[in-house]
Amino acid sequence: MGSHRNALVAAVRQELAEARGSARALLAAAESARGEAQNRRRLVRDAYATCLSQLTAARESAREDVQRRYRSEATRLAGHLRGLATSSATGAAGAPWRLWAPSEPDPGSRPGLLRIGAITFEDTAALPGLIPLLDAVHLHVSGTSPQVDDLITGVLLRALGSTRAGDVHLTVYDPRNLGGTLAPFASLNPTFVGPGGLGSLLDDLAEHICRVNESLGGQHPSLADLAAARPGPRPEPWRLVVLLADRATSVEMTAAQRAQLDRIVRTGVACGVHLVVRGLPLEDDPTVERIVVRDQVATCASLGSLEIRLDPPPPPERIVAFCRATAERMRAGRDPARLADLEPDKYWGESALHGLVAPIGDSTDGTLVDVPLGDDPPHALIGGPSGSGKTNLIYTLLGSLATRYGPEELALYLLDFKEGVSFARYVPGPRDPSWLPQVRLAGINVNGDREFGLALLRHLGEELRTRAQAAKRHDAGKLSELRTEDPDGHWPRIVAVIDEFQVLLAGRDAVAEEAVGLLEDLARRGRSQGIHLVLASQDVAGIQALWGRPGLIAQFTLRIALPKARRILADDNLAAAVIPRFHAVINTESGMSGANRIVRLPDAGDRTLWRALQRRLWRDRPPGCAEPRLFDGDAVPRLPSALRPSGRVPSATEPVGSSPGAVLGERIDVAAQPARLRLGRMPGRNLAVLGTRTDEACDVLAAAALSLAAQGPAHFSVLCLDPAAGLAAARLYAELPSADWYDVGDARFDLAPRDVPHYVIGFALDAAGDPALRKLLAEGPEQRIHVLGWWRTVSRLRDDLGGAGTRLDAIGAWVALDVQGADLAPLYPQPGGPAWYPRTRRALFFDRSVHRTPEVIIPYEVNSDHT
Ligand SMILES: Nc1ncnc2c1ncn2[C@@H]1O[C@H](COP(=O)(O)OP(=O)(O)OP(=O)(O)O)[C@@H](O)[C@H]1O
Repeated sequence: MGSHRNALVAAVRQELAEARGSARALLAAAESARGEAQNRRRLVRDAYATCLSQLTAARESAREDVQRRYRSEATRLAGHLRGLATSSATGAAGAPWRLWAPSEPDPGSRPGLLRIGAITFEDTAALPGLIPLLDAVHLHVSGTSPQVDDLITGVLLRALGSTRAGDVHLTVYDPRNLGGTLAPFASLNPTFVGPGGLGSLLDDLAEHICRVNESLGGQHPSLADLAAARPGPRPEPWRLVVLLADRATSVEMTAAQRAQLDRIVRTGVACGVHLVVRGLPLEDDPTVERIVVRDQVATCASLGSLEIRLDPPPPPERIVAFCRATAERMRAGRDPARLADLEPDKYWGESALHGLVAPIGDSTDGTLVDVPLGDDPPHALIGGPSGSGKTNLIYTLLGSLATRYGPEELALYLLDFKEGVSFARYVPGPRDPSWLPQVRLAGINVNGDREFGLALLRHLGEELRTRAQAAKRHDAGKLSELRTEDPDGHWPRIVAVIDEFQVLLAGRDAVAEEAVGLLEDLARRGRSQGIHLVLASQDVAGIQALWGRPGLIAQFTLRIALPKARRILADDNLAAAVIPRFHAVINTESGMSGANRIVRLPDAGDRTLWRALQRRLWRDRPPGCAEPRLFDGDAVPRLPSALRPSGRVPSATEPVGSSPGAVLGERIDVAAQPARLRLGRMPGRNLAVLGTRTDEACDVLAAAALSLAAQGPAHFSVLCLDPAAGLAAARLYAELPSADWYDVGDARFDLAPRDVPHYVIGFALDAAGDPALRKLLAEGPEQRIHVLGWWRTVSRLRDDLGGAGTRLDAIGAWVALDVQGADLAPLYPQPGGPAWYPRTRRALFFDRSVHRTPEVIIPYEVNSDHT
């Protein structure tokens, strides 16, 4: 029993031990699993923490990046906006009050925006707060007063100050203060409408809108388009109507008035009528801009939720001063058009096929006044006393023509007989290389050189002949037909302007006679060949002289008379006597009364403005457009280097032309050619330079000798018998390739012939007193020995040739300096000698074998020490 119990106990013990053992094993396994789980949890927690911190860092950097990009984008956009805003509200439309001044709008530009304050957006610099008005919207302003009235005051001043005087007409309806709210504008004389006047004001405005609409005739979408399309002042001023309504206005407004107001809102802007309203509701319309003011801040419909911090109102004294000055200018009349107002929309866009048309100013109603040149009228006569503005008028006409017609269409020849350089601006100068591309020739300081006027007329005469021949070939009657028949030809219209033309015609000499003949021919036939003359004069007697030639004056059907001009218009036409300063009468019917147009002339004198325009035209010149020829009567031409011996000395074996030409000076002609004396192997082929002006005599001899030396092998004997000519003679001797030198001690004239031409260059030959000289002069040329000598007087030359009564046949050519015409009689085929009044740096050249009448030349400067 006992053992059974024991065995039972042992078995239980055994089982218990086993159970304990497996429980322990289970516990150990559970504990290890727990340790492992704890480990894993720690790892996950660590990884999570790492992830979290990485995410935070990434989010932080992304946020910073976004912020940085946002800030730079916002700054860039704000800069952009500021630029746009600044260009949309320039000058008086946008300047801060302390810098404010009225500003003139650019011609043809449309009104911009007006500044009322500033927009501060985040931390970018403030942007100007701008609103539209003229040609854009009506304004409806509501909110706290007096800020609303201050805002309206500022807007009005900006609108008035950024338009031309007279372009905005102001109407004020202010029943409560009887106009006092806008009192500083009083001197502009706005239309003040009192209490009870609203109905008739609205009726007037509606009627005005109807009238403008009718006058537009449906051709233009709006008055704004019409104004922008035309240069010059607006056809109709803007009507700016300020309605400062009080409570009674709204209450008392009738249904008809309400309807009228609504109509004005809908149709006003297109017709230049703008309402600026406070205290009265306006119906919704795309042309109504609503501004709500709260203290110093405004919001307006076009800017959404952006707030504008309002500018303070403009100081009243500034408004008063501006309005006074503007009223003063309006009393003086509209400003005349400026030179820039005459410019076309597009340079060189016009064809001269049927003629030239160019505005030269405006009339008092602001319309531009044209000057036509073509088949009718073909030529113009301009007159006015000194200082009346002829030069200015010519500048204006040329500027207006030159911007419309390119060099293919127009060629200009300009000559000014006044003392002065008025046409110098059109040719290259030391400070400005540009020239007006249409100018072919300009003459300045030509008052002493009527011959140059003659040369110009001769040149135009040639052109006339060329055109007439071409027209004949193409069976064309006039320029337009020639151009159509010969589309590849270069046939621009030619306009020749001659200021103070009467100088050319003064005197009863050969120059005047030939000039009048040429003028008559050009005036008569130039019409059909596209050659147009514009003659200007201050001199009544000169113009009178033209009237003595009815055939000539009758062609000048276009007359332009400046104030106090006489004899330009018909005798019974007194318009020129009554027009004010800087005005002109344009008359295309030979000055008949009844055909006058009065024009106000712009000021065209500003050189800087002109230069800027000319440079633009010059840069656009077509390839191959040649520089104009400038004739400056005050300039002394230099002997061209091609006429001097240079480099290789011609050898004796080289052929010499049968009659080499000695160059004596520059001819007064359009091409500036050298005047040559042919020295052939014939009796009399010698030259006498006559007069006491040593420098010029030396220059003539030196130019002759050097140019001969440049042409081929030749030998020279340089004789200097007057120390005053010593330096010039020595320089010549040094430059000549083959020469002997003689002076007072050893001068000799018994020269043997050589195998090359031999030129005896004699300075002060009258001092020689050697009978051998007479023989040399008589017999030398046939042996190719020619004397080119300087005698100080004609009588001394005559003594050298045999005394009084001797024929001077040995002197076939002469150049006279300061010798009176009568003294030249012995050397001249016609009795009494040539008409010659000596003048500095001019010489009279006569070559018996080629000239019928002598020719004026300009002695070249050979060495430049004395200028
Ligand atoms: N339309 C104008 N507006 C403003 N100033 C002008 C106008 N026309 C001329 N003037 C000025 O008047 C002055 C005289 O003008 P201009 O030299 O053109 O006269 P002119 O008749 O050619 O005189 P003169 O024959 O004595 O040379 C100049 O100072 C010029 O600038």
